[in-house]
Amino acid sequence: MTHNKVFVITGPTGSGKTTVSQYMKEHYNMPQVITHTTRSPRAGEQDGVDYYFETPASFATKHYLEHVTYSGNQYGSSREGLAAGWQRSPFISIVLDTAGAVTYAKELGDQAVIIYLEVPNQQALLERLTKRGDQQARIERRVASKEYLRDQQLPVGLVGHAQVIVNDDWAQTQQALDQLIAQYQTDPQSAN
Ligand SMILES: Nc1nc2c(ncn2[C@@H]2O[C@H](COP(=O)(O)OP(=O)(O)O)[C@@H](O)[C@H]2O)c(=O)[nH]1
Ligand SMILES: Nc1ncnc2c1ncn2[C@@H]1O[C@H](COP(=O)(O)OP(=O)(O)O)[C@@H](O)[C@H]1O
Repeated sequence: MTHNKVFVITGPTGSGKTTVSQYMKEHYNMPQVITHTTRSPRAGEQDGVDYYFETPASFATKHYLEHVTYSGNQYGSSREGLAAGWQRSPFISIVLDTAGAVTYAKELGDQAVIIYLEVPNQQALLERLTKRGDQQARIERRVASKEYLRDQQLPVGLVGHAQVIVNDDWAQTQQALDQLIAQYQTDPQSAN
């Protein structure tokens, strides 16, 4: 019986997915599964750390557990990526859009612990993106994408499966994460 879990962090752009994944890495030594994308790197992003940055041609050569188009770019994750993570630790994390999270819930069942992040104040979320350094044109394009609008709401397929965390105040988010992870550390079979 395996106790391996993948914490799937999902939610709209700017909701704090990367921040949460980083927190889990730093405080709980959870390896992050690196996914593949055709989008170009943002300032400071590194190949093999933030993503495997691909061309459309190189993206097409990989085989994926699931892949999506998000705001005009392709993203995908593989079973090999999960296996490599689980070789290092029983608890790993991955950042996915909500379509990917639904696929993980279906394919992996209880092995996938889904965390849906939301920031109810839209203006605050946009300010976070500007502060993060995203170019204005990119923000506008992203916010206008149908995927962004879709990810504002927990998908029906995740209702009852996802832990919803409102990421307004970071201290509260951290507390919610600590409580969730503690459940799995004491009894990995119990939670969900
Ligand atoms: N389904 C799926 N979504 C992914 C994958 N990699 C990244 N994403 C999601 O793609 C969306 C766009 O990511 P990105 O361009 O980095 O912008 P972000 O939303 O600001 O993190 C986010 O919702 C990511 O969680 C993947 O392999 N599969
Ligand atoms: N609770 C919070 N309060 C204020 N700023 C936050 C909070 N959580 C994340 N941020 C900031 O908001 C921005 C977007 O977060 P990020 O983790 O990059 O989101 P995502 O990966 O979902 O797009 C980052 O600059 C991050 O530092």
